[in-house]
Amino acid sequence: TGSSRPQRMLKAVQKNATKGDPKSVISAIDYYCRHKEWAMNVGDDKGLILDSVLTEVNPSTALELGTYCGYSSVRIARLLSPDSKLITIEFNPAFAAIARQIIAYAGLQDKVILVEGASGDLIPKMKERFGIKSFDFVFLDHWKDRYVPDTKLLEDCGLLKKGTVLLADNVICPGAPEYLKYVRNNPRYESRYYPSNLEYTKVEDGLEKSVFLE
Ligand SMILES: O=C(NCc1cccc(CNc2ccc3[nH]ncc3c2)c1)c1cc(-c2ccc(F)cc2)cc(O)c1O
Ligand SMILES: [Mg+2]
Repeated sequence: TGSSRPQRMLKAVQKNATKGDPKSVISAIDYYCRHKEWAMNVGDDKGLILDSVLTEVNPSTALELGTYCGYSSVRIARLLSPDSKLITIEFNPAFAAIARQIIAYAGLQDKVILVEGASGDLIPKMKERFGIKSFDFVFLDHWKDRYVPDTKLLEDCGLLKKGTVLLADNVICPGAPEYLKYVRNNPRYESRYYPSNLEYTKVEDGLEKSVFLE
């Protein structure tokens, strides 16, 4: 049978990017997805917002829900200080297999811990498995109907601390209306919407940044 979209994305990285150069991996994926074949990476436009929030937070421990092919893992990990870590959770084994290779091609495998499984199962195990006390930064980019239950789970597991920043992709397209209601009407969060567009298109989308206050 033929190749998959993630496999073709990996080939484009191996062909057009320089090994060990995260910037060239990001550019190769953006070029491929803009000119050859769309894919659900956070992309270059929303990626600039992700970069600026990350630079502001400078997290020691970051969590990503929804690795896909590792594009945002590379964007996040390239900006982490030495000794800082990104834990990224991916449910789909085929996506995880490609993501590992793209993260390794960028030379960032020592900063990224990719865990296969469902967020709902893995979040309660974060403390015991990875010695995480709390996260400084969380990027939500997995199934949109999991944003609210997983945010509540992070709260209940004591994995959020005063100042933890949650950044959620796709709050307009495909949309996460319950999540917006949850964080915007909640005294424990200070939320702000960053307008942008759906990756590689002119369709409106954006990121919601929510700071945990308690
Ligand atoms: O739906 C989206 N992404 C999530 C997603 C989607 C599929 C599979 C997975 C499997 N990975 C997975 C699942 C559950 C999980 N639990 N814990 C980890 C974990 C990991 C994840 C998405 C869609 C569009 C989009 C599509 C079409 C369109 F027209 C406009 C926009 C744009 C995006 O930027 C998107 O992010
Ligand atoms: Mg997304």
